[in-house]
Amino acid sequence: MLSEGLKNKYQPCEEIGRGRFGVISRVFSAVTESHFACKTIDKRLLSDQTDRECLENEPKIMSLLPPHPNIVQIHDMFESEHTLQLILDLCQPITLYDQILQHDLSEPKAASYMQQLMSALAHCHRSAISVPPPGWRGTLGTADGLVGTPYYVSPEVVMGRPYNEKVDVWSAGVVLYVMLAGVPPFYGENAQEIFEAVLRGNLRFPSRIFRSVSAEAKDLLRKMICRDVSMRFSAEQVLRHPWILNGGETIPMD
Ligand SMILES: Nc1ncnc2c1ncn2[C@@H]1O[C@H](COP(=O)(O)OP(=O)(O)OP(=O)(O)O)[C@@H](O)[C@H]1O
Repeated sequence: MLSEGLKNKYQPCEEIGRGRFGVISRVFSAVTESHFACKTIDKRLLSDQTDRECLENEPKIMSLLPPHPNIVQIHDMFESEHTLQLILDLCQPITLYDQILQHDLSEPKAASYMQQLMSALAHCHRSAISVPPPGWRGTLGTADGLVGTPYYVSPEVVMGRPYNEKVDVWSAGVVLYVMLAGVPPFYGENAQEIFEAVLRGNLRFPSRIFRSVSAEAKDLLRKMICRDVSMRFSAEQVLRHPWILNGGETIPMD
């Protein structure tokens, strides 16, 4: 339901998704004659301080960032006692997760998605978004500041060491692995086991899954999911890797 503040500007259409804290609907603006996504966040569902900070930061970061073709832009915002509503660019209905489940990702498609993700990430890094405040230390656990989904968290964050923007490249490397393999590189029965697997950091390419994956793709994965932060690629370096430059096509050797 649209709040009073947005009712005059947008006509509500159907619900298109649900997130952890609320609902996403399609809305229509008669002024611009175009459709947008409206993200309605129920503030009462925010159980802890970390959730509250993420919620407060999301619109702030989105509005600070110079526009980029691969980053959803925020167009309007309205806050009431219990809800926060964000008017966003409307994206395609099919998600990357849907495509992974449908085993619908060829290497060229995966390379194209990775190129778009890295271009957006390099843009954020150039704008100094995602660099932590000085002295910030993430630590293992939940109530003490570790933010992120266990599968995608880098070893330095799990260990509670100071970290930099290369944590995002590790996470994107895990996304690429999942795109190509359909399973994450480090797994376990619960968050603790996943973190332990991340810390061991043995990156494997089981042949039954990776038989048809190119050597170039595996080379890039090794450079993104790399425990040594100084050796790990930056987002700009990923964009210059041959697998990305060749669009996931394997170029035959002479
Ligand atoms: N801008 C958008 N355009 C179209 N669909 C969207 C848009 N934003 C979200 N959705 C849909 O709604 C779903 C939930 O999105 P949302 O961002 O609320 O959830 P989330 O990924 O769990 O994030 P959060 O952890 O911030 O709640 C998405 O999976 C997608 O299907």
